[in-house]
Amino acid sequence: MRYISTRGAAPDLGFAEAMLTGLARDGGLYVPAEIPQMSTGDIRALHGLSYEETAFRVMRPFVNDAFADDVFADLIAKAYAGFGHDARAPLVQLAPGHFLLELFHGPTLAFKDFAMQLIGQLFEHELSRRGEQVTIVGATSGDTGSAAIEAFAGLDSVDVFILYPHGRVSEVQRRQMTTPQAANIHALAIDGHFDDAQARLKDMFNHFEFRDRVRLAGVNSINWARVLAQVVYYFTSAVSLGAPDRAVSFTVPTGNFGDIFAGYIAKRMGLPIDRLIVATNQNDILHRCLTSGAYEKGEVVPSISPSMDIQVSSNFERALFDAYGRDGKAVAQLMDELKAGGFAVSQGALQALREDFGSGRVSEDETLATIRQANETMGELLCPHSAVGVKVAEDQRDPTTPMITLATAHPAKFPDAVERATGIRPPLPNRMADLYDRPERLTRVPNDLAALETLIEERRRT
Ligand SMILES: Cc1ncc(COP(=O)(O)O)c(C=O)c1O
Ligand SMILES: N[C@@H](CCOP(=O)(O)O)C(=O)O
Repeated sequence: MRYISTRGAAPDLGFAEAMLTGLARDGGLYVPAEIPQMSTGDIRALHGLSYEETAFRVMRPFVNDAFADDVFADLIAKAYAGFGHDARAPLVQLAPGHFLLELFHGPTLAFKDFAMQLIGQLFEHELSRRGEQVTIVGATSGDTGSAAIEAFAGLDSVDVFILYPHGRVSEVQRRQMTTPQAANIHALAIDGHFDDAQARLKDMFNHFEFRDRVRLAGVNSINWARVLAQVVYYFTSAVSLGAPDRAVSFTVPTGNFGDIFAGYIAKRMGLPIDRLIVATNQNDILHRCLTSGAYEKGEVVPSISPSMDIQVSSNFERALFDAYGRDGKAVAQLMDELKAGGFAVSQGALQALREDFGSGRVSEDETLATIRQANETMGELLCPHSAVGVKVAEDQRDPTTPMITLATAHPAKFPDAVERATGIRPPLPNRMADLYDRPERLTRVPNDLAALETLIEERRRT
């Protein structure tokens, strides 16, 4: 399997190289040159398998010979061993025909653990095999950063710098990033919002002298391996509801478009998915684009679902690449226009996008009302991101097809919003009950590329 850039002007790479490279050198994102297919027989054969066995079968064709079968199976087993639920991603029924896929049983209580725990294993194995070291820089609105820190803390082969928007993440998220004491971990609070952090990260990748000198690597969903690991739970959940003999739909709380893009890949592989619905908060660039065709940057507005306070949605570029018939030049042109504020999606591409994706937007009041109602009627405490998904799913679902809404974080990560809606302050799991007592370690940084690069060069050990 080879990986090609969405902008068509970077060398194609194998799986391991694409994973360690992060952003393509033409500024694009790596995608598989072709999508492996799973037949109905292959999908039916997933019935009764463990999460890990399904993960192996779904991901194997994308990984090819980068890892031997026994090694890959072993790394998958290690990745999910620390999850707090035997099913890893359990499905609970919310209402007749509406199910919640709980993706928050990993070590940092958000869906990011599914990919990050695995790529932590893959990076460590591959880097020690090569005798190489890398500098990981990540941009986070809260969950990617804590998951990356958990997955990479203490590893000799990596230094990790996480940029998070100062004052715009929940206290639990911040403490998950600032309390680990490992010498290879650096939490950097940037003056700005998530889009600033993500833009500076991409600037670093596009500054080749710096990138090559520090051997820059990325663990945001820029990294194809992140998206791939997230494809798996679309299969496990759909199969448990009767796929391939019954189609299902998904509603996905969306910010950077990585999670829902994983669902799109599952569909392209042959999983019978009827609708993939993007659910956004008031930072609704994706909903506006799918509705009107105009992809136009707005101001990032802080919300009670802060992990989705994103206006420039990185992985949308991967969807555009397919919608434009895999024309890298056309995508590069759109991304140039985005620098100036936005672009209009062509009619043909918009139609292609709408064939796969629906969308909805949820206000702050609706989010709070959904958390309240889910607690009162179903006894389910939702985090605000999951509530955005549940609201859109309830508004748009077709009663003849089961709907699965992705519950992307544990309610205890966002206790203020949950308490405001329900009067209940969800407790942290026992293993992190002392999170509020642990000492914090962070550095305030300006939204300035040169200053960030200098700090990273000074602090890295690798
Ligand atoms: C809790 C939570 N829900 C939803 C999202 C949206 O996921 P994605 O960026 O993959 O669209 C994120 C992060 O982006 C998140 O942290
Ligand atoms: N919500 C994310 C934003 C970064 O998304 P990623 O999937 O590209 O890593 C976060 O929690 O940081």
